Amino acid sequence: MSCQHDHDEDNPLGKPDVPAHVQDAIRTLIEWAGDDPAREGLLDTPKRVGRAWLEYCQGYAEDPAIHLSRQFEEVGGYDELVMLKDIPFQSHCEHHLAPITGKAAIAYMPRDRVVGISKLARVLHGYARRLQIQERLTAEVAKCIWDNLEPHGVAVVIEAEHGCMTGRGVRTPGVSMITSRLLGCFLDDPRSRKEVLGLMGYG
Ligand SMILES: Nc1nc2c(ncn2[C@@H]2O[C@H](COP(=O)(O)OP(=O)(O)OP(=O)(O)O)[C@@H](O)[C@H]2O)c(=O)[nH]1
Ligand SMILES: [Zn+2]
Repeated sequence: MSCQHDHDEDNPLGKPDVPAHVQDAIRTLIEWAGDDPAREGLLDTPKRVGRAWLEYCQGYAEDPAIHLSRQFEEVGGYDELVMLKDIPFQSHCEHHLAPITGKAAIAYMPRDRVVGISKLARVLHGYARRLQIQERLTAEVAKCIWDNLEPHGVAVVIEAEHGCMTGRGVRTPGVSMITSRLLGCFLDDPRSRKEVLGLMGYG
């Protein structure tokens, strides 16, 4: 398929280029779905879709561990758990490329170092902006914090709705999938586990 429909060649906003073969692939998909990629409203769609997928999959361009490299050793004697909850995120499932939309709760029990709290959300997005299954996303976020902060414990719980279950297939909206990964004290010590899950709202 040719690329004769390049309309925004001036690209005044400096948006990323979408290579011809990527645009061709998107035109093929549009055609296969039953529409005409040459009709007016779809002319720029291959470029938009290419750029949208660059954004959805931005995580491939980064190592999320980088967000945990700035650590603070002075924690003023604070030795209780630290948690960020209700962090909204979007990912895409590796089976259907459909959106996974949900929220995460991330907690850790510091040993002697903490990170800026926004960094936990950055780690989540770094792994979410890839093609994922929810189980792996949950495990990757937990492992990244465990490996880089070496805390006493890490707990990650993710609750999400899968577009591949709502807009297609079984077509069952309103269903959430819940996954968890508990490491260290949150796995081994029943009291810590109860506390963290309770604070997350799963007690
Ligand atoms: N465990 C897990 N399954 C997922 C996730 N995202 C999507 N799935 C499931 O992956 C499965 C893929 O099953 P297949 O039978 O290969 O694909 P399919 O024919 O499109 O399946 P249906 O969705 O049931 O129509 C489906 O059951 C999806 O619901 C995820 O993050 N974790
Ligand atoms: Zn899916």
